[in-house]
Amino acid sequence: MHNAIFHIPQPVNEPVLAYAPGSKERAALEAALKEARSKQVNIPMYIGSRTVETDKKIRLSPPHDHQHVLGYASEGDASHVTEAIEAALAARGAWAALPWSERAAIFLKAADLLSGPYRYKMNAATMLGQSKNAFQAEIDSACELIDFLRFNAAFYQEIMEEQPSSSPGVWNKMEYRPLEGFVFALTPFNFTAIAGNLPASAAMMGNVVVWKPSYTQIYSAQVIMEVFKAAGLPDGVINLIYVDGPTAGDIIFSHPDFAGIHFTGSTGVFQNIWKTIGTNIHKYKSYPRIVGETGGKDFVIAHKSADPKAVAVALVRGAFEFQGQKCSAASRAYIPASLWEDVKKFMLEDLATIKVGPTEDFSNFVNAVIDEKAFDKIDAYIQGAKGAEGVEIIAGGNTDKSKGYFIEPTVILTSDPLYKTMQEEIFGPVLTVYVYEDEKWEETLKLVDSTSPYALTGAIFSTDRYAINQATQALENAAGNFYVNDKPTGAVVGQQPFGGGRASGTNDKAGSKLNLLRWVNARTIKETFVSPTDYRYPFLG
Ligand SMILES: NC(=O)c1ccc[n+]([C@@H]2O[C@H](COP(=O)([O-])OP(=O)(O)OC[C@H]3O[C@@H](n4cnc5c(N)ncnc54)[C@H](O)[C@@H]3O)[C@@H](O)[C@H]2O)c1
Ligand SMILES: N[C@@H](CCC=O)C(=O)O
Repeated sequence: MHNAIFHIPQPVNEPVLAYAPGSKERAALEAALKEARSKQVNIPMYIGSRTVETDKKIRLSPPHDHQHVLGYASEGDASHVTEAIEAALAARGAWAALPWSERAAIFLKAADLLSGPYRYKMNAATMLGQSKNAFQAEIDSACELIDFLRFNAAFYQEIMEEQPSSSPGVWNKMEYRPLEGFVFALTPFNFTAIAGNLPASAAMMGNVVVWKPSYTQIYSAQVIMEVFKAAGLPDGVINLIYVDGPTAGDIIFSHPDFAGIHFTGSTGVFQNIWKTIGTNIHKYKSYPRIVGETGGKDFVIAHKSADPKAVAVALVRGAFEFQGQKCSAASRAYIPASLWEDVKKFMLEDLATIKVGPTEDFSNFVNAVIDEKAFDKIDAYIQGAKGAEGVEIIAGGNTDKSKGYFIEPTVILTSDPLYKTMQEEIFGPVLTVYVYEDEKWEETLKLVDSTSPYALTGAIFSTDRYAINQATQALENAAGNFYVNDKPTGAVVGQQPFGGGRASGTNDKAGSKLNLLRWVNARTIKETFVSPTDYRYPFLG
């Protein structure tokens, strides 16, 4: 019972720490890395009030040093999926009945724990487990996750305040109940913040969750769970299991209480999940909410009026930060012939200064790709480009997986705008450039719009306002996040709500009210103060 209407503290974006040599934060992060390196952790699953260990172990290693062992996680099987669903459903009553502001308080506390005492442990886990450099870890596992938690709490309040109007004699109310059942959070390897946000956002809205992260993100997922527990998240609200995807899917998508999926990952996996849910639709008590943010083939198009240096920097950062393993990464570029020599020169100059190596050496801008499967897939695209007609590798092209999964930032130049690396998501440090004739600007806009099935992010560079406006209109449906004179990566919670259309997902905009609305099931309540006592219309006398 609350005897007042509470307000969530006004969120502001978490400041990004710089980790400059000699800074306090640099020393703290280096100490956390050393500590993590010095031991092997044993990571259990979390099911209800239990931490569950099994004999089957998943080995966890830094992608940039795959012989080193950071620890082992216990792998579960079908029985653990069933137990996690049961634990979630058992926790549902008390969790859904807790006042919304109490639930929000838990996640606000988690944000403060991440901002303070857990920041370096969290970032070190992301640097080691996913091979993100200090800056990329800071903007992801510290700032973005903190922002998701704080901004979502504020959006929750806005939702609760949205109430219908009432005629005289009547009071209409809207109640935002959690979904009836449990939510499945199925999360990707590449963003610790996304892995934390997908279960947390649904849970904050009163839902109970079964969370299955990618195996290559388990090392930082464990720290997220530690933070949620330290913040007071009750047992059974989020159940964290390490089970292979199809095994988990078989049980979850056949369960009558399956109420929704919060997914981020590849398009193929999401489309299969959608099909399975469709096939099983008669089995569920309610229509499950399907929220999925998936792949991208993100573009940068420069107009002849663009600043070539700005274009080159956007390409280098947009394509190669975190080894191009961002759904938003610039992976196809369209440059006018009159600018190409300058853009190329600036890009090659920058690339010549980029160092590739482990994350513990802070001077490495590019680190390792996530695992051997990813390495082999990206390498195949690069080797394929080496012999292809009309295609030339103008930077990088070398790969080495002997110690870590290292791939040089690679730039492919093609005369075929439909060459496969212009169309397919590679998810690695590979950028393909197509140079167009300046006068073919309008045709090129059409090409950008129609080349790939995805529509996640895209950027236009120009100093000509007519051209900017023209591109913004022509590419209206080509990107859910559209950038003018900026790289297509690095969306900030509360500033650029994130998500794409077409094959890139349901565009429910992570870190916004739109997303949270998918996790509530509204009930309208009408109360009439003085009930009618006569059925007749006035003219019936
Ligand atoms: N649009 C976005 O906001 C966004 C953000 C991050 C990543 N992504 C996309 O995610 C992909 C990279 O992440 P990933 O490699 O972890 O994706 P993925 O699709 O391989 O895996 C995502 C999750 O699904 C699980 N999974 C895989 N196959 C499954 C199956 N058959 N049944 C059930 N579960 C299954 C995985 O174990 C993991 O937990 C890229 O395509 C990237 O574009 C999109
Ligand atoms: N939101 C991130 C991308 C997340 C996908 O991997 C960005 O805007 O760069």
